[in-house]
Amino acid sequence: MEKLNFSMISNKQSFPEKVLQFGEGNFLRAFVDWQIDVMNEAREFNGSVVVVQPRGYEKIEKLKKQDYLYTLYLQGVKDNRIVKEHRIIQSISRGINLYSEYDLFVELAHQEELRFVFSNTTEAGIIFEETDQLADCPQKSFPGKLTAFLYERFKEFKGDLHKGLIIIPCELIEKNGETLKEIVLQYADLWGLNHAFKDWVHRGNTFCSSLVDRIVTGYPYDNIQEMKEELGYEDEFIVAGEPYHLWVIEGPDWVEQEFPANKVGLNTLFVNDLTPYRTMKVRILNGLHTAMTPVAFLSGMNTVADAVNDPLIGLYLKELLYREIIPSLNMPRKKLLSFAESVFERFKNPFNDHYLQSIALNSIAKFKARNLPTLLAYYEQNNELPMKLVFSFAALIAFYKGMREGGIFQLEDAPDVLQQFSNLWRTFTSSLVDCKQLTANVLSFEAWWGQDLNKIPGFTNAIAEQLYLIEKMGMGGALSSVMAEAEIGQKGADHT
Ligand SMILES: NC(=O)c1ccc[n+]([C@@H]2O[C@H](COP(=O)([O-])OP(=O)(O)OC[C@H]3O[C@@H](n4cnc5c(N)ncnc54)[C@H](O)[C@@H]3O)[C@@H](O)[C@H]2O)c1
Ligand SMILES: O=P(O)(O)OC[C@@H](O)[C@@H](O)[C@H](O)[C@H](O)CO
Repeated sequence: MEKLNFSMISNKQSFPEKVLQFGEGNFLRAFVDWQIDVMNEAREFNGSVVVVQPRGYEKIEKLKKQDYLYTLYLQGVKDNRIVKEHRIIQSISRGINLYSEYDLFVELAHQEELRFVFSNTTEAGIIFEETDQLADCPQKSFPGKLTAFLYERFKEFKGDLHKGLIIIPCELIEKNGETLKEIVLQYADLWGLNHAFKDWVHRGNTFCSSLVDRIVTGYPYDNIQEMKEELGYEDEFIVAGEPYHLWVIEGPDWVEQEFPANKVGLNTLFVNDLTPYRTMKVRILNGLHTAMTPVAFLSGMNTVADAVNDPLIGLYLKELLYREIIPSLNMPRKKLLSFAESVFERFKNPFNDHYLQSIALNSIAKFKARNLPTLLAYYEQNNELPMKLVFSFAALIAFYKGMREGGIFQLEDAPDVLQQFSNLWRTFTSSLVDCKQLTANVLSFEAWWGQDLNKIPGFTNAIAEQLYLIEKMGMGGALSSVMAEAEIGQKGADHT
């Protein structure tokens, strides 16, 4: 079968290069480059994307072999209808290998038409690496590379404010735009760049924080044969995802005119403050993902759809969502309920093989960002612990044993996290005393949680007891028992 290439395209499009993109990953290709492709088709953006790889260069070189084209395959259920659609995305004009073609990167900084920078370098990418130097070509960190690029542009156009860029990071960290800008200015100081450059960064460039939402499952390993036959060509870069998408961009109103995604029906919102959108999405969608992962995976399930369709786990997740997560959010209830409902629909997407093990990556940091705020807010409001979330925390500790029925599995997290858990589980004997000791140790790691969680009254014992149940009865038995207790408690509460 022939590899996807430009000769196969009937509606060939070619536009000036308006975008520099840091990242060639699945998410950006299924989201930003797709949006640009849709706008280009409608002649509303008329710009193409130049991609650089934040680390390494292999993928860029491979993408070049298929003329930077790839297929986006969207599948899901929308308004009770099955949606299955695919399109060849042709918005990427080229990639630059920063290790062998740095001169092309510099040339791009000099290109008049360039207007946007987009990025997704994971939660680990927006960092200050103090060993990065201006002369490095390329610098190690993404913000270092961006600063060097901006400095080239500043010099070329002699500080012309009209040649500044609109910079929109997609990384799932709070205030991604502001943080990126701060680090750029930090590099300017480290490298002794003049005041005029910093002034140009401030006044000529616009850093917009943004929040992205689309479940992208990446290369469809499970049904690639079927897809290839349907498409009729080879494509190493097919990316699969759901039809749902939301992009909330925080910035001045005029950005919308330059990035007119709304005009072509895309769900891209331009707002003054994205905090409420972020809180809702992270606590509900990402919070449920992270909470369900250890519970469902240790029950023998592999995907998000398996988990939500399981009667017991599905009920557990609904209880967690409607009784603990939603009540702890201080936002209009109607909005929360409508988002919650859509999230459940999305999780049930029968075409989305969203693997729990991929969500499990860096679960400790994810629990802190996604679920700890719910736990603390709930406790503050009710002076009692949210027991479904407590159960998930206990399951998380059990998960870091790295074993489920059927054998051991690979844990992926920071070296320190893996080391600590390995030490803790090595001497564990399954007694309640050991469960308490292990839990107290885990809760005491302030570097993980930002505080000593043992100080929350009753928390250590509550988790230890659930962990003991999981150890004794297995995940399924422990969950049944916790759900039965909750039902009794709820009936009691309903009768009072
Ligand atoms: N897949 C989804 O459903 C989805 C949805 C929204 C947001 N995200 C976010 O996207 C990220 C994963 O992206 P993906 O799904 O495209 O995965 P991917 O593995 O295809 O791409 C990851 C990208 O990040 C870069 N990268 C990785 N570690 C880096 C580091 N330390 N510094 C700089 N760059 C680094 C890689 O070079 C690559 O470009 C996650 O942080 C996730 O939270 C994913
Ligand atoms: O991509 P991660 O590993 O940070 O998190 C896993 C999922 O929770 C996440 O990718 C969601 O699917 C996504 O945030 C939906 O927009």
